[in-house]
Amino acid sequence: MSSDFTLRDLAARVKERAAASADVSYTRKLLDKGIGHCAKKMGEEAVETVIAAVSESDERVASEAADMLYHLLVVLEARGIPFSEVETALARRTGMSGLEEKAGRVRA
Ligand SMILES: N=c1c2ncn([C@@H]3O[C@H](COP(=O)(O)OP(=O)(O)OP(=O)(O)O)[C@@H](O)[C@H]3O)c2ncn1[C@@H]1O[C@H](COP(=O)(O)O)[C@@H](O)[C@H]1O
Repeated sequence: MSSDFTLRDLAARVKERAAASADVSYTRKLLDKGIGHCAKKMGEEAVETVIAAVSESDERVASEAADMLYHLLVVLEARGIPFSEVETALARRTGMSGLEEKAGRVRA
């Protein structure tokens, strides 16, 4: 089964819910705890995705990946980084192999 719902839609939803009250929004609740907490939650979801990838069902991998992407978008929101910046970074890399992109990387 596929869906028309995109990551860009979810990023917009996260931004919208950041303006809600923490009583009704998990997103706002996370943001109120600060970037450290949001980043930690993202890390936990990343680890859960890794564990699912090596030892669990396809459905579990997809579900954990969805959690991880949501928490990544919350981290971007906490940092005030628009999702369009991530899209721009990805777009810049299309048409170039991952090896070329890696070779051209400048460390901050
Ligand atoms: N996509 C998600 C999404 N994915 C995962 N999660 C939540 O992320 C949490 C991660 O799982 P955990 O087991 O770590 O949860 P937990 O132990 O309850 O979390 P903590 O109490 O430790 O924070 C769960 O509570 C999930 O419900 C999400 N919460 C929200 N969204 C999206 O964000 C939108 C806005 O949500 P609200 O801000 O709550 O309105 C929703 O409509 C969804 O589209």
